[in-house]
Amino acid sequence: MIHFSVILPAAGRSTRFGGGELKKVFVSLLGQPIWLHSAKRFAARPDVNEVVVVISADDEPYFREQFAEVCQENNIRFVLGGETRTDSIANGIDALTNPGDFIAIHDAARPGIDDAMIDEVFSTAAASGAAILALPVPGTLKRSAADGTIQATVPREGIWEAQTPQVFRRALILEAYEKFRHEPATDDASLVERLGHPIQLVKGALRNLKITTKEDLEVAQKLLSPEV
Ligand SMILES: Nc1ccn([C@@H]2O[C@H](COP(=O)(O)OP(=O)(O)OP(=O)(O)O)[C@@H](O)[C@H]2O)c(=O)n1
Ligand SMILES: C[C@](O)(CO)[C@H](O)COP(=O)(O)O
Repeated sequence: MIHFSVILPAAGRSTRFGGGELKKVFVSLLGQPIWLHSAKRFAARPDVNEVVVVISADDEPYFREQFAEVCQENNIRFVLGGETRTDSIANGIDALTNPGDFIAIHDAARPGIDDAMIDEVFSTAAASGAAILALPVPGTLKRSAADGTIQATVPREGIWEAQTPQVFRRALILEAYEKFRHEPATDDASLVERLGHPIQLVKGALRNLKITTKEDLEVAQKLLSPEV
């Protein structure tokens, strides 16, 4: 069996989510904290041999108090993150003790991932070396001018919005982070692209949305509620 190590970046500041003492990844959704939805799902898979969640140092006391038991029960470890998402994931990679053939990186702020999507992106990565979930952009795209008016309409053919998991052969992601971890990037595929290795796009789903704002939380509650 091919094994996957999973890194869950959860060390962001939740700025766009707005105030409140809790970071968004610890806010409850359908009865459990947002981060636990995906963490438990990955940890339960026989092809996942390691799950590392990356938290901010500020959150460590809270995390230890609230989640030590569930982490032990589910064999989830945590490590401290960094200033940028890339720093956090680099710390997650460094913390792997039993790295699998592939490394999967999934935003802890995406609770709606399901096993069908994981199966698809894992198998595609296993066949090609690199794959990410993404959604073709459905609407019409506009580029704005400095004064807020429309500068141009951007053709949407071939335009996708990246999601996660982003899954890479271990040597590939290690090389990308070794070479480019200090360059700005908002996702991991951006770093691997710089190596020139092809990355397969695998269609994700609306339910795999990233919880960025409080409105996203309301949408997720509707999208992810069990069918009545
Ligand atoms: N330094 C960082 C920044 C982000 N993340 C994680 O990367 C995922 C996607 O980031 P985003 O949605 O932007 O989260 P925040 O950075 O918290 O959001 P904001 O930009 O609104 O502060 C989240 O699970 C977030 O916790 C991280 O681990 N370390
Ligand atoms: C990785 C990602 O979720 C793909 O869309 C996105 O780039 C994360 O960006 P953020 O600014 O850290 O939310």
